[in-house]
Amino acid sequence: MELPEIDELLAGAHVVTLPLITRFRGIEVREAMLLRGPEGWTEFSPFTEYADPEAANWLGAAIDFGWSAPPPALRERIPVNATLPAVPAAEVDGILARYAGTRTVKVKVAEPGQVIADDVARVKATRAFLGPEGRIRVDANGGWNVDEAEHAAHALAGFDLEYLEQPCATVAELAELRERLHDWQLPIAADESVRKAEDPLAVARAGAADLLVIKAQPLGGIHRALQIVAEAGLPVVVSSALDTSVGISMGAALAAAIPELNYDCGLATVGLFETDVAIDPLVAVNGAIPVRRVEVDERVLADFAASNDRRHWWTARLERCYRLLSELTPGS
Ligand SMILES: O=C(O)CCC(=O)c1ccccc1C(=O)O
Ligand SMILES: [Mg+2]
Repeated sequence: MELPEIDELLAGAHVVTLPLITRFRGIEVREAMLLRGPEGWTEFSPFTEYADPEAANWLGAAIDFGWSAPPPALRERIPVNATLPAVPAAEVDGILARYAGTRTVKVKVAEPGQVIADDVARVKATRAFLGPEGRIRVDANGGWNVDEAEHAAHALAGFDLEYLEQPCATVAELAELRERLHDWQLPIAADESVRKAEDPLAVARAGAADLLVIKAQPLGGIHRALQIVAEAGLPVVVSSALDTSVGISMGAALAAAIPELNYDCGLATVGLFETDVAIDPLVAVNGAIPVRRVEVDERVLADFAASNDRRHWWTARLERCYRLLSELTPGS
């Protein structure tokens, strides 16, 4: 991909700080840089603690979506799951009520400072909310060792889980757990082992996962992610990185282009924002989101503009990531 000039990237850049309805992966506000390319709005929003080499992939994704045409869409709507943060069981109904019509819930588990009983209570409340027809998957973000994951799988066995997402941190641990759970028919999904790995295909090659979680921004964009999906040869779930509606429109375009999509996708996270940037946000309607680009609301850009300090920090970060990308892109 040829890179646009950096001045062109920065000319349309805005940084927003958006409040979340509840704490999610340790944060209460989400910062994002929005850019405007010839194809439309695009998003650069690596989490603030990520180092430049990792964040550079996210910039590659932003440029891919803003400056090149997406692949052909094979569908117009993407069925999605609700995403439930690691909240107390008493808060489950209130959060799930925001995702009307969604038959699948991803429950966050293994939160630092909590115990397995907290996870069981949260999953139990989710099953009660959904009824027997609903689908439940859990995401541990690599928080368990193999024994803890096996124990958790037993403790959660009565709730008919669809799969365990990144129960353990490493590919070797996932492989070991997969063997131990073999007779159970409880599939294992890899997320961090794809998006934070030096080689996103290593986990598939090792036979350590049954399916892959695929995210457009961390994997360097729609086109790169599609290649990874094709080479991995495993079923996939396209998910968000807690993006605004702009990043979600990138995820939806990726999901729309995947030949076989047999799981609900983790693209309903706009529901976790108190305010979103789009005039017409990409929230789930009847359990699905539409595949389309969004227009950004100028008033939200003004009302939720990041402080000058943060805007300068994001500009400097973009410049460093741009330099890294140029070194990797011959002839630019
Ligand atoms: O997949 C979903 O339901 C929502 C996305 C999600 O959980 C997420 C969002 C931001 C960062 C990490 C993760 C994750 O899947 O671990
Ligand atoms: Mg995950």
